[in-house]
Amino acid sequence: MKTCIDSEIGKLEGVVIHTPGSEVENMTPGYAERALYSDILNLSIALNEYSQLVGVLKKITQVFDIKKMLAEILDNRVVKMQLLREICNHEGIPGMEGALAENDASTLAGLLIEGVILERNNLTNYLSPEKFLLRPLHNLFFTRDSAMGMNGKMLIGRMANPVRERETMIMEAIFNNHPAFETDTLNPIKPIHGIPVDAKATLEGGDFQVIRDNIYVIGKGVRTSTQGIDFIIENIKRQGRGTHHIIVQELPSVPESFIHLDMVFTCLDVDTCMVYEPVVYGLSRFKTISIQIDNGKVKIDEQPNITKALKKLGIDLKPVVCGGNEDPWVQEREQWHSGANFFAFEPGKIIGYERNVHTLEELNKNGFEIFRASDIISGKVNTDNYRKCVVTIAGSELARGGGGARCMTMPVCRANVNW
Ligand SMILES: NC(=O)NCCC[C@H](N)C(=O)O
Repeated sequence: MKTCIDSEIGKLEGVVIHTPGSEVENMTPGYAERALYSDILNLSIALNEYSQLVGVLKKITQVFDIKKMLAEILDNRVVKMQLLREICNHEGIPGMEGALAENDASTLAGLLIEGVILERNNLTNYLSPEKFLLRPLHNLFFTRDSAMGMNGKMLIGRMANPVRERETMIMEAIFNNHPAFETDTLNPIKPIHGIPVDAKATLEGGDFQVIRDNIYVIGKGVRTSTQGIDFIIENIKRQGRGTHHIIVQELPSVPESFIHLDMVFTCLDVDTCMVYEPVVYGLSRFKTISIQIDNGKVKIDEQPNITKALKKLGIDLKPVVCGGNEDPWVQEREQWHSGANFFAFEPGKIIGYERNVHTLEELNKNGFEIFRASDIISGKVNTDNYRKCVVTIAGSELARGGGGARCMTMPVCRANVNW
């Protein structure tokens, strides 16, 4: 499949997911914060909820599974040794690649995701407070963040936290080597010759949205830095073709539910978006900056907010308010549990958590029919028969990991949108 992401809403043709495994339970409460969770999770409940998401995705598109694809590329010895060397050097255990390589491909894929226990075979290891030599990838099921489709390329993330860095190495290896994909990767740690990258450059997929082929909205906050966005600008400048626009939305640094742009703003349809009102329109004034790149020349100015900035570019989105218009407490409660984090699988057809009832009611008032995942999976409801709908999945446990439906999906190809 050729990767092709020119919008947030075009009909989904392929999506990358990861079914949570033991890595989500491999932590104690004391480690939850370092693992970037708001709480410790129960895997069996999380899996039950997750099966609703995957069940729906399988009904509507081609689904690619990271663990399976990783095992497949690890069957190639050159790819295996290259990836292991990169991981071991990066994680401060150079020389361990030989021992790890002795595992068969599928066991090794499991170890790289679920973690490798530290053997207490010398004094340093015996006294170490760490349980793992290679730590589990607790957040891999949030596939959105470690790589992102940018038109015909896959942009590899540069994670703000070390606990997620191995995810980017795995994704780059998959996109570069798995026969299922035809793409070019763009990686801030391996920039194209001549493109400067600041050491402070960070970039995560939750902050990155392709609105139209030449319009991007990017969140700038605790996960994506100005230097990370400058890397994107430099790459666009280098392409030198036509005019591109980047709208940058500053995000609050606390609480952790504002980590990414997609926790406060997601696109739902050609004319509708979901917003967490206090951050996107509130008086607190988190800046919205518009950047125009025109044949290599960069022009920057400030805009009142994302939707006004998009309107100037010919995209007129009506905001639906997360939590509804009535009560700021309700808005805050639902935003906390990913109430603004919707994943569009077609224009006007979206997936989100069923727990955020006020947000769903607001969507319903705006013409979205509401269906349970189970009705889609069983075939009782066919979304083709509706112009606008929201498919709801359970999310009591998954939401504690800190994300919703958009965070758990990495689209690799979408059809063109009829704007
Ligand atoms: N796009 C997203 O907002 N992803 C959610 C990531 C949650 C994960 N626990 C993290 O903090 O990175």
